Amino acid sequence: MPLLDVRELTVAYVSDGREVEAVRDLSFSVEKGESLAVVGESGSGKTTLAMTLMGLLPKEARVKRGDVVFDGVSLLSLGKEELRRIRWRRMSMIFQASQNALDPVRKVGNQLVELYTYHNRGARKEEAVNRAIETLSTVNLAPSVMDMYPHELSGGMKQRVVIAASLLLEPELLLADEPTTALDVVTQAEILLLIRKVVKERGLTLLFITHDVGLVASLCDRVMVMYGGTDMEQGPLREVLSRPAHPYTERLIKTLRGLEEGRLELEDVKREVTGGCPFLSRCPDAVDRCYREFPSRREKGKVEVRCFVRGGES
Ligand SMILES: Nc1ncnc2c1ncn2[C@@H]1O[C@H](COP(=O)(O)OP(=O)(O)OP(=O)(O)O)[C@@H](O)[C@H]1O
Repeated sequence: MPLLDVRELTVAYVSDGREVEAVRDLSFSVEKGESLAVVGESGSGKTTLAMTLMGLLPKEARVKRGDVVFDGVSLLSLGKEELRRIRWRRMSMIFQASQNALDPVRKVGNQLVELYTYHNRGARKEEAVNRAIETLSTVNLAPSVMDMYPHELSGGMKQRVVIAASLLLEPELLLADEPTTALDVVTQAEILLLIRKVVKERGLTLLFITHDVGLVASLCDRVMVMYGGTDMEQGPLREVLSRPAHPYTERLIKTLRGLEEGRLELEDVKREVTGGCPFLSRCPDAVDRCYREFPSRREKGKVEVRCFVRGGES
């Protein structure tokens, strides 16, 4: 049984009376101990997915269809209190430190101690302090950081504190949503190494969300490429990187190589579209069927791809 199983998930936002499906018919699963990269450009629904998994969707969002099953339990059927027992304790999230993940007016130590005691009712303060210091040392931070305010820390140190917070309650599943985006290249590499180390040492299951497929090559076993809120392609990371099946994945990888060689992204195919495949307006390979139908998932070797043309169905 997979540790996390997302089935045909559709999540919509309602704003100004209009409904936008940010996640659409999304299905994937993650086995215990596996690392999955979720890759997609801005607006592809990555953060909406993470917030759905954590039960932290804003009130204008609604799960329309599907299910999220964690260790055999449907998270969408749980009440607030039951969810609280899973969130942070069994499944936690590394936010971007730059996005107010830390309270600027409270010392790091107080924030970690409060997180620990909130989830371990009845725990003594001494136990919480010891656990916080121990977790800081896992992310290579000295005990003195307990007495510091977030503004006294560098960007990389702040991100380490955020990682420590996510590890504090010893979860099994770690979600990381663009954890290195606001950092310089050197610090970014340090944080990735740190995440790799803790995941390996603790045997954690990882879901690493990023817009940068190049970032995850050495970190993840599998990849899911998202576009328009849905899973366009998923499979073993090496396989997908070396032989992308979906035209969108192909473009993502070309862009990556292009950027490395100092070239710009390929021109978009401009096309007016109302239904069919989410990638239609940008797809160089589209055929008639792509205008009419939402592509179902097809197996192609070890990879699953949503494409009539590349999935061998057109
Ligand atoms: N609170 C909201 N209200 C209305 N629409 C929203 C809201 N949050 C996100 N959306 C819309 O949902 C879609 C997916 O957004 P989401 O933030 O999940 O994508 P993302 O891949 O994480 O992008 P980014 O990397 O830019 O954060 C976008 O079209 C976005 O405009």
